[in-house]
Amino acid sequence: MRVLVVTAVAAERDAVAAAAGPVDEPCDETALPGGYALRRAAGAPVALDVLAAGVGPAAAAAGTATALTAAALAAAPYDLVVSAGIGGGFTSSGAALGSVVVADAIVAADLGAETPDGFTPVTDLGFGTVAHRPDPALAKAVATAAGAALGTVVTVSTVTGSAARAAELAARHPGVLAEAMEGFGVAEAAAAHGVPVLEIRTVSNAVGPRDRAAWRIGPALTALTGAFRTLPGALTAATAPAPAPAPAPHHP
Ligand SMILES: O=C(O)c1cccc(C(=O)CC[C@H]2O[C@@H](n3cnc4c(=O)[nH]cnc43)[C@H](O)[C@@H]2O)c1
Repeated sequence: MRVLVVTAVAAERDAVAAAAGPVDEPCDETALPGGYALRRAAGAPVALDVLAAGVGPAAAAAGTATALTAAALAAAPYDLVVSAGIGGGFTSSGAALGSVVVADAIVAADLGAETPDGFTPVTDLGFGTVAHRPDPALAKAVATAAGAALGTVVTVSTVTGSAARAAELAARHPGVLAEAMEGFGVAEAAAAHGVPVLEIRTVSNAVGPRDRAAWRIGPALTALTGAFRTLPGALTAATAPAPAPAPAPHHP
């Protein structure tokens, strides 16, 4: 099974790659058209390629689509795409610092129009998509293996910086667990290629009033490595063919 993992920055990419082996072990680096670097952990039943595509949904979509196209043209298509990295946690739903979140919905939270009545998603204007829903059984299996919470992860182009905005997002997306900047872009590219998608985030900060000094990036990156150590086993179990039914007893 070939899995493409898309992060925003190199520190996240390296945290994911570290799950495949010791960090001081040499890793293959492949430059994709567009100049993005992939690190491969090949040869295992679940082979991960990890790409740092840049911050924000547009960079994420461009990098993901480029990698998926290159793989398809090389006759080695991916079976799954995972958007991964650190993210903000909604304290209202209990997403604690250092915890792991797996998305059951990947939602574009600011793709729409401002109206006198508030925010209107593009779908209410009659076009586009604002949500991708990963395969529920797969998302649940991956979350269980990682000890993660399962719920909505919103994608924003502007990091939330106030309690008012955090409350508005939580009201519009009941039960939302985390906020990040790439998941929806990755999911759009995966959908265009007909490849399943997941999003895995580890919480580095609380969504709300901006306090960069309070971000706990190190523990979140360590948690990201831990989550990806559990991914191959979860994928292998979740995608294994169901055992054949026992043959009916033969009565002469
Ligand atoms: O400064 C560092 O060492 C460092 C190491 C790893 C990652 C970073 C980032 O700043 C990554 C930006 C990335 O993180 C996501 N993120 C994290 N918290 C939030 C949030 O509260 N709201 C939205 N996005 C968040 C996001 O996906 C960014 O791409 C720095």
